[in-house]
Amino acid sequence: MSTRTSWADLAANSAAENAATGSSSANNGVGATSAPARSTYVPPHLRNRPAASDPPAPANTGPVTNDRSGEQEVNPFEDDDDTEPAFSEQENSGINFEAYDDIPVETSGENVPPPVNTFAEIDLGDALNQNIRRCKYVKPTPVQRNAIPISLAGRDLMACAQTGSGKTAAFCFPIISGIMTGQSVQKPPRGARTVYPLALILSPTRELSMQIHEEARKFSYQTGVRVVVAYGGAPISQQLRELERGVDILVATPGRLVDLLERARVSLQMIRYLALDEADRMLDMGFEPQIRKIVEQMDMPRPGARQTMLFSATFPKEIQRLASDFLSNYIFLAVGRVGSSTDLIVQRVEFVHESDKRSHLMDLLHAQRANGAQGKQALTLVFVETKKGADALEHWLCSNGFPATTIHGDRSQQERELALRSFKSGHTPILVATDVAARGLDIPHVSHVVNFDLPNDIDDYVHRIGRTGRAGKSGLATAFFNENNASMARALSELMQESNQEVPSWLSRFAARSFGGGRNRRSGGGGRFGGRDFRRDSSFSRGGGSDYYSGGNSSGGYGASSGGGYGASSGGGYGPGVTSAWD
Ligand SMILES: Nc1ncnc2c1ncn2[C@@H]1O[C@H](COP(=O)(O)OP(=O)(O)OP(=O)(O)O)[C@@H](O)[C@H]1O
Repeated sequence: MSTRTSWADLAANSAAENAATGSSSANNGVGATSAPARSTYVPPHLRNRPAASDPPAPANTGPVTNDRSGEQEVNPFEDDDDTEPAFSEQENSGINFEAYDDIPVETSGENVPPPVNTFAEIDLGDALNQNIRRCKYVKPTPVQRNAIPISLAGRDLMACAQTGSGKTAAFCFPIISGIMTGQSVQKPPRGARTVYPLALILSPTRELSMQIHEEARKFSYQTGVRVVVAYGGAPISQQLRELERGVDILVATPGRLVDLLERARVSLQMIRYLALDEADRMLDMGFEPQIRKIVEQMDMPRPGARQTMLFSATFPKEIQRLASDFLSNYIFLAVGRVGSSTDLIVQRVEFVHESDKRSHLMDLLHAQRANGAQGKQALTLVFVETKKGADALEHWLCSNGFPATTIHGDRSQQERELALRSFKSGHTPILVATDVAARGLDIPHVSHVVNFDLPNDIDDYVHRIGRTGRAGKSGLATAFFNENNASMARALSELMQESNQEVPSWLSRFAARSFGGGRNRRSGGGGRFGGRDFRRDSSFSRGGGSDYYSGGNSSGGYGASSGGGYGASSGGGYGPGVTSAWD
C-alpha cells in the first residue's frame, strides 16, 4: 500500500522547489511610533502627497510620515528585504503562470467587464502600482485578471477561485484604489471616539485577519490609505488605539467587530466596500448570525449603496443562495471548477487503520527526512480532528525527535501566534493543526500537508490541502483513510479525478459502495465545468431565476474567456425553466 519511494521523491522535489525561495513576514500591527494625535479628516487621496519639490519616496526607506496624524508609517517591506533577500524575483515572478493558462473561467451576470492581461491595463494609481512592483507581482493571476476589472467597475461580485491563486490582492487592489480616488464625504457627527472605516474586510480566523492586514498594508504603503486589524484574543485597548489613529480599511474577525460596534467605537455608516474572505465559511451556520448582525442590523449601507465582494475557493449552492441576500445585481466568477483543488498539488490517499496512524506518519517523516532537501527547510502541516488530538500528537512527535508545535482553538492567542512564527521560521518544521489553520493561511515552503484525520466535508479537505501548492508552486498532500472515512470516499475520489490525480482502486471500491451524493456540500456537478452559479439552476430559475440571472459565459481556456463576448445574453440567456447548457 505504501508508496514511500515516490512519495518521498515528491516531498523532496516539492521541498526543494519551495526552499529555493524566501519567505516574507511583515510586522504585525501598524506599528506607529509616535503618539497619536486626533486630527481633522483628510481624504486618503490627499494624504501623503509629497510636495512638488519632494523626491519620490525610495522603495525601502525607513518610516515615512503619514501626514494625517503626524504618525510614522512603518515600511511593511522592510522585513522582506532585510531578513529575506529572496522575497524577490524568484518568490513571486517565479510563479508558474503556465499552470493557470488553460484554466477555465466562467462568469455570469449582466454586462460583465472584460478581463485584463496586465496590471498596466488597469488604472490602479501610481502608488499602488509601485507597491505591486515592490511585491514583485509581474502579472495578474487569472482571478485578478477577471475580478479586478469587475470590482473597479463598481459591481458586486461572488468569486470562486482555487486556493493560493491570489484572491487577497483581487479584493484589496480595487478597495485601495477606490479609496484613493474616491470623493471625500464629511463624517457624520457621532461619539467623538467613533471611527468610520470606508471598507470592511471580514475573515473567519484571527491569523487570517492578521495576514490580510499585513498584505493590505503592503499594498497600501504610501498611498495614505490606513489599514487596521481587529481580532479576538488580543487586548482590545491596543486595537482601539490603532483605530483612533484613523482607519480607512478595517480587517476584522466577526466577534471582535461586534464588540467594537456594540461599544460604538466603530460605525459602519460610511462603508463603501465590504469584502468577505472565505465567504462560504463566513455564511455557514457557525458565523451566519454574526454576519447578518454586522451587515444587516447595524448601520451599514444596504446592498447597492455599498459594493460587496465575496471570495472563496469553495461555494456550496445553499451558501450561494444565502449570500445573494448581501449582494446587488452581482457577477458570479468561477476560475477553475468551484470547489476543486489545484492540479499543482499531488494528492495521495493511503489506507491506514486508526491504530497505525502514528507509526505511518513517522514513516512518512523519516522518508521525507532521508530523501528531503537536507539543509533546506521543508515544512509539514498535519491536520487532525480534535484539539486534544493535536496536543497529543505534537507531544508524541516531539518525544520521537521531530520538532513540532500545534495550533488550535484551546491555545491562547499568544501561543497560537508563537506556534505559527515558529513553524514559518522552520524552528519547528511540523505544525499539528485543527481546522483553525485550514483556510487562507499563506505560509511559504509548506511542501507537504498530511490529513492525519480526514475532515467530514470535502470543501474542508480542499482548503486544507490548499496550504501547499500555492502561487504556481507544486505541493504534496497525503491523506490517511480508513473505514471511518467511508462517507468521504465518493467526494474524495471525484475530486481527485477532477484534478487529474491517481485514484487508488480500493478508494474507487469504497466510493462505489457509498450512498448519497457523497460530494457533501459541494456545489459542482461531477467533473463538468460550468453551471455552478446557483442562479443557473433550473429548479431555482423556475422560481423566478430570471430576476437574478441573465447572461453569462464560460470557456475552457483562460485566453478565450470572458473577452469572447461579455454581455447580458452571451451565455444564451436562459429563461425560467430552461436548462443551462452546462447542466
Ligand atoms: N500577481 C501575482 N504574482 C505573483 N504572486 C502573487 C500574485 N498575486 C498573489 N500572489 C502571491 O500568491 C500567494 C497566494 O495568494 P493568496 O494568499 O491571496 O491566495 P488565495 O487565493 O487567497 O488562497 P486561499 O484560497 O488559500 O485563501 C501569496 O503569497 C501572494 O503574495
